[in-house]
Amino acid sequence: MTLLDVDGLSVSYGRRSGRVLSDVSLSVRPGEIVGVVGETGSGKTTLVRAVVGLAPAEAGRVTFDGTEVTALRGRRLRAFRRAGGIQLVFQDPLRSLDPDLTVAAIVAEGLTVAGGLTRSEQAERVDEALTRVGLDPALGSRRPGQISGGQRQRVALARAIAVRPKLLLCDEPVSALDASSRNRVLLLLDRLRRELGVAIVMISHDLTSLAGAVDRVAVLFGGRLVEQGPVGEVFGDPAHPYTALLVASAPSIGERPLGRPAASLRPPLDREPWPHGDGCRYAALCPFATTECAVEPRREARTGGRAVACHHADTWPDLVGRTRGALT
Ligand SMILES: Nc1ncnc2c1ncn2[C@@H]1O[C@H](COP(=O)(O)OP(=O)(O)OP(=O)(O)O)[C@@H](O)[C@H]1O
Repeated sequence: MTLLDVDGLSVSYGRRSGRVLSDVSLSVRPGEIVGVVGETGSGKTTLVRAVVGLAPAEAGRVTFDGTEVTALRGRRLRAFRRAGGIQLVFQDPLRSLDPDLTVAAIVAEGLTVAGGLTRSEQAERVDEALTRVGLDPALGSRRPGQISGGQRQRVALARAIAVRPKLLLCDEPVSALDASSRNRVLLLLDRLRRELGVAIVMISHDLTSLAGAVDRVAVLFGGRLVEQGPVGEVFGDPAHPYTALLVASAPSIGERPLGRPAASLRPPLDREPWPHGDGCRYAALCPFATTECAVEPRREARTGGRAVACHHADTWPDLVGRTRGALT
């Protein structure tokens, strides 16, 4: 069963920005953690915004739990958001949490918006949410400036789960944290999905955080998904040259057996400038690109749970002298 289905989604903020997302397809099942990785400006936040109807879909569809979000407008869209089935969690809780409110009032925000609970029921749900994220409900009387960064991120999560959502969209949830708080929050996300059955989409530019935390991963480059699949397979045996470069540049994911793998995945310095076309966004940077890459992007080819959008997925590994699977 699919909880969230993003199908051929394209987003543009207007003529000047061009297409920020092109033909993105991604699905998330209940209780699953899916990572979206990509460099700055690749469209990660836009994807999250489009899922809740905050960024304009130029083409394609987003369906959540049977509701086509991209078809909702005005009052129906606001009602969908108020119902709270999808909750957003941002990178920097100090900026996303109102500094003047107490922690308890912050955690109650979504409950107030959704309505339907008495004050004492609300207070009970706030205490329950704080306990679930590992915070003492006594912290409820403090303000965001009076607790630590790790605690603030837990408060943001408590606020999100208090309304009992089916999906959490976490935009760089651990990037602002030190290594030990980061691990604790990642473990907490895993516990929440097991205990509550909530699905999580986790956006990050950091492969290391995603590697141990997600079930599946999707790799974005220039607004297109270049590859997706089970995280062990995608990071262990990248099928797209861009994923391979990301993996090779993230030393903590494992020792590379290729000598200087990152260098072998970059185009030679003397290569002619690549012509601009409608093709693969990575072609200009790809040492394996041919004319067809520049002209027409390869649509994602699927085998089992994996998908890759590269004309040369089967041949480029030979060119760097490895067989598929050598990066594991
Ligand atoms: N409201 C907007 N209006 C116009 N352009 C926008 C808007 N929001 C984002 N963009 C542009 O869309 C592109 C993708 O931005 P987005 O924030 O989705 O990327 P990102 O991968 O999340 O980046 P980062 O990791 O830096 O947050 C960027 O070129 C950005 O300048």
